[in-house]
Amino acid sequence: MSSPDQPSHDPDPGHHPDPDDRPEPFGARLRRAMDSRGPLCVGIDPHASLLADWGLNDDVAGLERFTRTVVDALADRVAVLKPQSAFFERFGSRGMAVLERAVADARSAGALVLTDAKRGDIGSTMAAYADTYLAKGGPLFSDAVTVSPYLGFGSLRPALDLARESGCGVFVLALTSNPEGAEVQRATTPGGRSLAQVMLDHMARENAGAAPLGSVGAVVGATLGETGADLAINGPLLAPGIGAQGATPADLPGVFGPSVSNVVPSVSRGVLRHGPGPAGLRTAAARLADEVRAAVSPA
Ligand SMILES: O=C(O)c1cc(=O)[nH]c(=O)n1[C@@H]1O[C@H](COP(=O)(O)O)[C@@H](O)[C@H]1O
Repeated sequence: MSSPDQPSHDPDPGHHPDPDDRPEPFGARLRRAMDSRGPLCVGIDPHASLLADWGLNDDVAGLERFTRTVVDALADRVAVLKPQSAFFERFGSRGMAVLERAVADARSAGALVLTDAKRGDIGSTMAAYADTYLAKGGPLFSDAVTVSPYLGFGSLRPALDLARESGCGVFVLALTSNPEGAEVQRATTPGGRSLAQVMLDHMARENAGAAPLGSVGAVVGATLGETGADLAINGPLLAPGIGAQGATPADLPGVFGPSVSNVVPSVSRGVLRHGPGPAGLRTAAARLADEVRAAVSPA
């Protein structure tokens, strides 16, 4: 098994052609990348404060330089890169052009790209979002995208269907890492289940029968402690909140219990603050990957 301190021996673990010419499902591609590169996701979140720390201006040129540095340093070794769309949208169309390029370059370098856009709208509008991120040839065609189910899980149907057709994944917010999320996500439905559990149960149905891993993931914060939720959705569990939000890899078993083997811990500032040198970024990612491995490996 290689780790983020070395390039993966497989130059392109995420993108193997299927002999039948059908796209290989995202869940299978992700499992392979997790096995060969370790399960870490590094977020590309070009905060204005990070641009300043890196000696860059808070402008499109600074954004471009920051993003290219992260992609060049890490796309050949971490399983997943997660650009946060908000930090690119902030710069308008020129920022979005930087994001488009980063998504394409990171995918060519072998990382799976999860574009963090947290889209959620009525189904007919959702279909347009799906075209953006999940249609082959779409401007931000990514391996996966984050979505919010809180307009009703069924509103996500156009994204779920297009993702399946394109061999892509969809990561659905379930229990978010921020403290404010609980008032919505932990509210109980008339059936007595939490709203988050209702969403997780939908995800489990989407992933039923998939092997080795379904392509519909849940987002569950690493900051939450024991959730009380049933996280056995047969899909990946994206766990943001490690680093700047206070969680550590050692928290993962307590949050995820027996589902910890499906966890993709996600870290943005906790890695990015070790730039601008590529070596610092790589060392930080490698150290985190080691800590994750130690925390989630069976004793
Ligand atoms: O979907 C996400 O990635 C996400 C979900 C969540 O519950 N909490 C959360 O922090 N995130 C994102 O994960 C990143 C966290 O960044 P750091 O706190 O710097 O590691 C940000 O881009 C957030 O938008």
